[in-house]
Amino acid sequence: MVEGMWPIPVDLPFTHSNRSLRACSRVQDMLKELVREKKVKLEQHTATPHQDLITYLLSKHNEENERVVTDKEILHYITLVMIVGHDTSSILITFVLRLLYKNPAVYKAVFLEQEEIARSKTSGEPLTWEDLARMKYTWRVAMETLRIVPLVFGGFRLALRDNDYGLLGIKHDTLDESIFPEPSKFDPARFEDQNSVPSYSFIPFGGGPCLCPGNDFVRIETLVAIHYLVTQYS
Ligand code: HEM
Repeated sequence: MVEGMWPIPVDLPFTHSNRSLRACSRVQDMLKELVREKKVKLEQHTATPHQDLITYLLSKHNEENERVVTDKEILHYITLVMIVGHDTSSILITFVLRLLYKNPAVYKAVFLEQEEIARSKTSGEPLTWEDLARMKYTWRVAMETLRIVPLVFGGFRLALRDNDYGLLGIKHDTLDESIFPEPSKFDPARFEDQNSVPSYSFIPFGGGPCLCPGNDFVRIETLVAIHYLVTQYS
């Protein structure tokens, strides 16, 4: 399904688009059934509105007691979350590992930071929020990885007001030398001082009202994964 997101949308047999459309229709059928099951459970009061995303969206009502989010919108939203919730963080973690392998000095600094945290825990004790807050260098490594390898390399927006362009295009270049000296160098230290990066010149998670809602979750996933990978494997 994901393979067909970027090719030219021509529905011809044996093309990415064609395979993608068929896969998409199978996924939509599965999701429709899932939404139907959740609706029944909600009506029978065997589910609570906050137990999962679909049930939450189904249970949103306005003052006239009408559903706020339609079934079609729920299907689109869940499909979106399934793709952006998985492929993004798994790719980020993969590239962090690749860049650590290629930059032994950075790997050593990450290892020392994570080792210190691991030493402060008893065997099997889980990581806490405080531990994650201490992983500052590791998060800079993740940020630098997102600068070198922007995962979400574009987005589409329709201009709200009439202007010269029907489609709004805003360029932001993570390899701009005036903002990131020696841009091709992998250097997590450039994120030590957040003020050195002008606002909106590096927006891996977007910004404004459409800011990626998964960005805090990505931070947790990435830091926890890197912690266990560098402390338990060499
Ligand atoms: C490294 C990982 C990730 C990156 C770099 C990333 C980046 C982005 C970007 C750039 C946008 C568009 C923001 C905009 O339109 O201005 C976005 C939207 C979104 N992201 Fe993420 N994301 C990541 C992981 C996740 C995860 C793990 C989830 C869910 C668990 C998620 C859920 C979403 C959703 C639902 C939207 C659409 C928000 C909307 O249109 O209002 N993302 N993300």
